[in-house]
Amino acid sequence: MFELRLLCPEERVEAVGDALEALDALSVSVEDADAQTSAEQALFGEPGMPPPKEGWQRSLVIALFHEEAQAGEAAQLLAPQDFFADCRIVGLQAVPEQDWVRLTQSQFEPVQITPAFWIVPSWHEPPAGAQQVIRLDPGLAFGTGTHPTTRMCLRWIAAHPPQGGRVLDYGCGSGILAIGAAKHGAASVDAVDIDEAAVRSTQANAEANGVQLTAGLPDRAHGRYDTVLANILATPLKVLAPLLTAHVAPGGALVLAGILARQAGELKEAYAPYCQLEVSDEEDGWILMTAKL
Ligand SMILES: C[S@@+](CC[C@H](N)C(=O)[O-])C[C@H]1O[C@@H](n2cnc3c(N)ncnc32)[C@H](O)[C@@H]1O
Repeated sequence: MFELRLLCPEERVEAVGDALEALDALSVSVEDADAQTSAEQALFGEPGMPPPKEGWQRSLVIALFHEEAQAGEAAQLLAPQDFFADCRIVGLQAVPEQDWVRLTQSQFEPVQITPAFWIVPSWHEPPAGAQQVIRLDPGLAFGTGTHPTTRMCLRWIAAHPPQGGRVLDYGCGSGILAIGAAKHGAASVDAVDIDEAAVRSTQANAEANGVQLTAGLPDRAHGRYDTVLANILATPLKVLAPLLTAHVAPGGALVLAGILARQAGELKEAYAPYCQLEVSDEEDGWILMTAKL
């Protein structure tokens, strides 16, 4: 493999990236050329949302090619283009052989929810003292336990085990909350998502964890549940207020995440006709809001 490295201003990143893909690059990635320096720029979006910009003020665009000749040709073809005006080629080099699987795996360590409750990738042994373990590998669906919103929901489940209850995980992603609820004694768990890939991922992860649940599109949710968990984002959570609260049994619990601390007021207001939401946990600027119905 060979990589072609280009330095581009933010406004050229999209055009240069499209051109590299048209020139048969196997992949194109973009990094902050000033990363790890005092000029580094933070650039991130809310989970599930696209980042607010295509690139950084000074972006390092890296294109991967099978052959050195393809990378060289791409460099020659790009250089005279108008859209390449403020860009320059900063390198063309062979990519050293790496054990990519091991490299990726090394980035995912077991995640502690409580001293007894852990999320553990399949290539790790559970830590000593782990009594409840969810085995989960990173995949396409959101929910590996590394995001604060997921961790807060799992902490809540550990502190309020849904023993013998009926649980709904609305926006299940990888199914991590549904599996966590099943492992904490729920009698039955329904997990739903608008994304079919998430539904498939939930089914596969439930099987790998030896737990029984029903996964499907949102219309699979039916009736009342003792616990309704929804880690989505503030805007859909506000729209879903009548639907989610209608699924909570009298005396049941509603647990909402995906909410930034500054959004607490608007969520309370949206849910006020149905229940009284309270902030019950906070981590890294994200909050968990819960209510008893
Ligand atoms: C932030 S992820 C949460 C995943 C997992 N429950 C967790 O806590 O890590 C949000 C999930 O909600 C799903 N989602 C977004 N809007 C939805 C909606 N209106 N109805 C159902 N699911 C939705 C997304 O497809 C995504 O899988």
